[in-house]
Formats: sequence, structure tokens, C-alpha cells
Amino acid sequence: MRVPRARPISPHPALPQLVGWSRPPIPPHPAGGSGSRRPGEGRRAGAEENRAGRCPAAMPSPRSSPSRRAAPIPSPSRRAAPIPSPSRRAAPGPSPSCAAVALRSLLAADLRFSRQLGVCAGERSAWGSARPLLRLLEVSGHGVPWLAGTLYGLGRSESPAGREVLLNLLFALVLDLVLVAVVKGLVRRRRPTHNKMDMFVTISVDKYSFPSGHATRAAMVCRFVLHHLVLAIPLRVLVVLWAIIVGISRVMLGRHNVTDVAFGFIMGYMQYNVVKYFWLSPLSAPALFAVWNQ
Ligand SMILES: CC(C)=CCC/C(C)=C/CC/C(C)=C/CC/C(C)=C/COP(=O)(O)O
Repeated sequence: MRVPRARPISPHPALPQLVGWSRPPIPPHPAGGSGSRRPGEGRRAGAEENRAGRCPAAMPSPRSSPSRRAAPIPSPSRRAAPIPSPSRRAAPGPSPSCAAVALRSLLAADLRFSRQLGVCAGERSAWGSARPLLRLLEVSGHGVPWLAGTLYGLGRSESPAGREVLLNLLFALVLDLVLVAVVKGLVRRRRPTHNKMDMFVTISVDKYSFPSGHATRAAMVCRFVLHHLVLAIPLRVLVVLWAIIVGISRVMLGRHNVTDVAFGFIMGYMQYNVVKYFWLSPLSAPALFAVWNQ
């Protein structure tokens, strides 16, 4: 008796749409299928995966699974290829763990929630009239004004202590740009579909959204300023509020999902630890400071 060969199980086909990650298209099925699944097939495949999976939360409910299994498969070529029963499946392939299922649910909720919060994503959005104000906030957290301002300050500064702080701020800003570009390039999460790509000066990886560069910069600069500038309490509160509002405005503008901003805040907060660890001073980098002190 010929035992049908088990087909490898691919990850959930709706995953790229759920999480917004770039992924190459699914190659055509060797049996002659179109390669892309039809509506409903994804759910069936997902249920199959879940049956084989390790996470009890991913198992289909007894009420829903028989009807899904009974649903006709529209493509004749697909009908010809028998779906192996769990008992015959030799190598079940990758199955979603509880963590993967939880992550998918979180990311799906993230996309839904972020779309709802994107109330300034366009001029015609619910709060479209506030968009110019939020775009002003966008500029306030952008890399160019921060780099330009820091370089200008460095050029004008006459105190060694001021120069030291500004030099380290410059290092922090460049470090932030590099780290964000690396993570964006590795993760390659697309920006929300409702985002208008009308951002002020971007680099190539800025087509990706994870993490939010504005959130990393806002969190890092906020910690930097609070540590190195002597400010009155109301001003300190303002700096913290600015960082939080810059982050929230990224989601409202439709530039990011909530998780991009949340991770960006955490990453920016930790980046400051790196800056603190590698703090540039006349002792640790004498050559650098000798340039100015001549
Ligand atoms: C200003 C000076 C002196 C030099 C500029 C050098 C330069 C061109 C640096 C690049 C700055 C830049 C384009 C930063 C990107 C900022 C940005 C669009 C981040 C994306 O933020 P996100 O929150 O949407 O991820």
C-alpha cells in the first residue's frame, strides 16, 4: 500500500499580514496549485498546524473544527493531494509553541489597536486637523535637528565641561542612528498600511517601522538631558512629557504600531547605558579632546 508522503507544514500563511513583516511569496505547490492560498484555506491550514502543535491554547474548539474540516477544498489539484491524518504524519514540521501563538495574538492585536489609534494618519482622518501639530513634534524628535543642534553647540561651546557633554550627545545620536538602522534592517517590519510616506528626511531603512527611531531618540535624549543638564523640576517634567508625546504621536500619525514605539522606548532607555559606559572624557579619549583644547 502506498503511504502518501507527508507535506511539510508551512507557518501560518496570514502571518505576514498579521504582523506586518516582509516575507517572500509562498512558492507554487509542486502539485500544480496557484501557490497562494484561497480564502478559508489559511484557517484550515492553521487548524491543522494547531492540532499538531504543542500549545493547547492553539487547538481548535470542538464546535468549530468539524465544520472547518468539512468545508470543500475548491481547487481540484488540491483535492487530489490527500491531507495526511495526524497519525500518519511522519515529521510534523515546525509547530507553533505557546510563545509563538501568544506572540501572534499580541501582534494581531497590536495592528488592530494601532490602526484605531492612527487618528491623524491623514488630513481626512478623525483628528486630521491635528496632523500639522503632530508633524511639528515629529521634527522635534528627528535626527537632523538634533545632530545639527549638537554640532552647532560643539562649535560654539567655550567650556571644556560643555564640550564633553555635547561630544557625548553627538556620540549618543550617531549610536542611536546606527543601532536603529541595524534593527530595522534585520526585522524589516513594514510600516502600517495607513501611513502616508511623507516623512521629513529619511534613510533607506526608514521604510521599516520596528523600532521607532523617534521613540529610541526621545527616550535616550530624555535620560541624557535629565542626567547632564541642571534643570528646574517643571522643565524636567516637560522633557519627560515631550518624550512620551513624541512616542504616542508616532502611532497617531500612523507611522508606527504600538509595539514599535514601546520597544523603541526600551531600546532608547538602554542605549543611554551604553553611552554612560563608553563616556568620552579627556581621560578616556585624550586625543579627541586635544583637538579642541589646542
Ligand atoms: C544635520 C547634520 C549635521 C547632518 C545630518 C546627517 C544626516 C543626513 C543624518 C541622517 C539623519 C536622519 C535621516 C535620521 C533619520 C530620522 C528618521 C526619519 C527616523 C525615523 O524615525 P521613525 O520614528 O519613523 O522610525
